[in-house]
Amino acid sequence: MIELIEVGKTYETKDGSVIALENINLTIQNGEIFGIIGYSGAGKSTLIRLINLLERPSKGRLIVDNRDMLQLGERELRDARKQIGMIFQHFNLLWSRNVAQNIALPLELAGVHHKARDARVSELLALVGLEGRGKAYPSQLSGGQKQRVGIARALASRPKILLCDEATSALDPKTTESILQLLREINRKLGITIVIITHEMKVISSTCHRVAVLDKGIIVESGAVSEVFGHPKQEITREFVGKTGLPLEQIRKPKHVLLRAVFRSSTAQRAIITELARSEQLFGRIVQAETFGDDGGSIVLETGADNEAIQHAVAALRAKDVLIEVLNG
Ligand SMILES: Nc1ncnc2c1ncn2[C@@H]1O[C@H](COP(=O)(O)OP(=O)(O)OP(=O)(O)O)[C@@H](O)[C@H]1O
Repeated sequence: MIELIEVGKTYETKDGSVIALENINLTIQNGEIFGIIGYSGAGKSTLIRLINLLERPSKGRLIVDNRDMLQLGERELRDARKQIGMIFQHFNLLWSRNVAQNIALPLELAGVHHKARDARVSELLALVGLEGRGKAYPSQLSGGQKQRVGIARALASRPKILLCDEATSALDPKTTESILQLLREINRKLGITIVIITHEMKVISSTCHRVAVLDKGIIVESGAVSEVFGHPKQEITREFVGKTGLPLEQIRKPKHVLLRAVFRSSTAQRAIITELARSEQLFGRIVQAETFGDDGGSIVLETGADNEAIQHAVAALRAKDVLIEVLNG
């Protein structure tokens, strides 16, 4: 069970404080598919990133499976995070690795023996409907297939919770439905709790058991999907119902470049961040961080730096033997 108790998040920026979330109270039961819907800027990303502590709340408590996440030491937190997988809008795959190698990455960094790894990868390929595609590279796959690889990779360490951050927003309607169908199957077969954030009503209505409507950092309505959308109490919920099927999010954030770096120790992780910050003023926010094994892991950084600066920093890090890739741009 995931419990957020009076959780708030305020970002301090050079232009002042930004209140992203205010007094969130939310309980997500084991085994359910829970949706969080809201317009751009409502606080959806912040909320889902609080669940695996990619963001730390400014106030309140977070309890996951009876563990008070904000009280955990570093090692306990790493263990707790292994129970939480995450998938993303832009898939976050390593382009230089084939499908099987992408899926195996968390296992490899956790030190799982190659035979056990191969066996697990075969199981996962079958689970996500990609049998026989293990040797393909991400560039040879469709968007839907890339997201299937993302799902397989997120499930490699057998997490109990899967967080989906706008996981179908880059896909066409037919592919969206096939990925949602896969998520429903995974939830049914494996009993995994799934949390979906989206701005698309149809994602919620076809897939989620319960939903929370988020507006300007506040949950304005929540409950069973049929209840919330069948008898909407708030104007914003009525808007979502009225516009079923339409992409509501008109205003997107400016495009930023995403860089993914894989590291084998926390010292290497610090070196990567320091290098990015120091050498080229690339400093950006960490949009994803995963830990694998004791000390290894990967981070995805979002940066608004120009192309030349990015290429320069990437070359500098590669010279230091850091596995780093530009994910978009
Ligand atoms: N790292 C940050 N620093 C400062 N402000 C932030 C940061 N991240 C988010 N915000 C602000 O917090 C608010 C909520 O943002 P958040 O990204 O959580 O919303 P969202 O509903 O996911 O929207 P979107 O779909 O556009 O990402 C916004 O006002 C946003 O500008």
